[in-house]
Amino acid sequence: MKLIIEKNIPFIQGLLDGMADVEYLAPEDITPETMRDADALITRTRTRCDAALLEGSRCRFIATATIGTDHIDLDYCRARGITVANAPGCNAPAVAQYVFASILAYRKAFGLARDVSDVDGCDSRLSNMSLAVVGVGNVGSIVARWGEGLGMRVLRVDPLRAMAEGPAGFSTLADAAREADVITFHTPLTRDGYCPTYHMADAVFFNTLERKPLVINSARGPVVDNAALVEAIDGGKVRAAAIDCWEGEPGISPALLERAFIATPHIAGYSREGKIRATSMALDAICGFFALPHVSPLETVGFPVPDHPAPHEISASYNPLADTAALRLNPSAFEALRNGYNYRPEVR
Ligand SMILES: NC(=O)c1ccc[n+]([C@@H]2O[C@H](COP(=O)([O-])OP(=O)(O)OC[C@H]3O[C@@H](n4cnc5c(N)ncnc54)[C@H](O)[C@@H]3O)[C@@H](O)[C@H]2O)c1
Ligand SMILES: O=C(O)[C@H](O)[C@H](O)COP(=O)(O)O
Repeated sequence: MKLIIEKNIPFIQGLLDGMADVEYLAPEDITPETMRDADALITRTRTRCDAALLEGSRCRFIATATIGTDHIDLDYCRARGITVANAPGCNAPAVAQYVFASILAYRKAFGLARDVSDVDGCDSRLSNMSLAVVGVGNVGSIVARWGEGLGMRVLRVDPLRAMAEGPAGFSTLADAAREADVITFHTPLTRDGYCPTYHMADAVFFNTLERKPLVINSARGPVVDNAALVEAIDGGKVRAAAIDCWEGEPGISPALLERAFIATPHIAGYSREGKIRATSMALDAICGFFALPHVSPLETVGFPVPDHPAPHEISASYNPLADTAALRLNPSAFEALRNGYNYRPEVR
């Protein structure tokens, strides 16, 4: 069996080498030619897995060591009998850490702490703020729980869940626009079906904002219309933006980079634990599919998610302004900053 593994996936080197003919390739080397005689691929978000890559390949199985699957043409894979596995929830606690570290940094920088003793944003709850969580799945559920634990008024916006579970407990995007001080996106990127998310935050949405919120996008770049966000910041509808996922990344908008309060190179999920879980889930999936002896990363981690870590623990665990400074200094190093990232520990 020939297996291609994207070479920037950590904690996987060598583990499958005795069981398959393994090639570790950079994303740009995962091509129709290298895939032609491959039976399986373990990938990240940087390889588009579609007909252009897979037509004529004998690939039967793809594992992506990521939560997102928008880089994979799932319909095509289904039609071709290619099984796809992802890593649900693997790095969700890291994204929650990113979101709250961003909110705390914003609150401090914009003078929104409640009183003088609170100016470092570290010793008080966030009970003077309302938080809209758009997309309440693996990531959004943790974000909503931590928000409530920190005293915020939380609006859960998830029309798909509201349709399946009933509207009680859910708000609408219009409610969020009216009432939220912070709006954070945690949806997949979808272009069709019920409530597609492509450009769900567009000029029309930004014009309805009433509370000059902080807008956070750590979901997928095109969920937010980046040009419209620049205009909304310039026009005073949005007070600040924290952007981890960008339209067109790695070739990101210089205008948005200049204006974003926090600007990071798609590393919200880059915790050490998240990467170990992602690799572990990909290994479980491929070993299960091909009935190989089970292997795991040398280091293992569980899934402990604190109920609501204290603000000072969150701020001490991660400083998004340091990642922002690095990206601003060298925006063309977007991909290099990701590939060389020093995976941070999750907050406990
Ligand atoms: N920046 C990063 O490093 C990073 C890390 C992890 C995940 N992500 C991304 O974050 C997003 C969320 O991940 P997840 O694991 O929570 O996904 P998930 O599938 O568990 O949850 C997504 C939720 O979004 C909801 N949703 C779908 N369309 C919606 C709409 N129009 N409006 C509101 N809600 C909608 C779904 O019903 C679901 O509950 C994904 O896009 C994922 O790729 C980014
Ligand atoms: O979908 C995900 O899990 C995240 O966006 C993830 O952090 C992306 O990981 P990468 O493709 O860079 O390994």
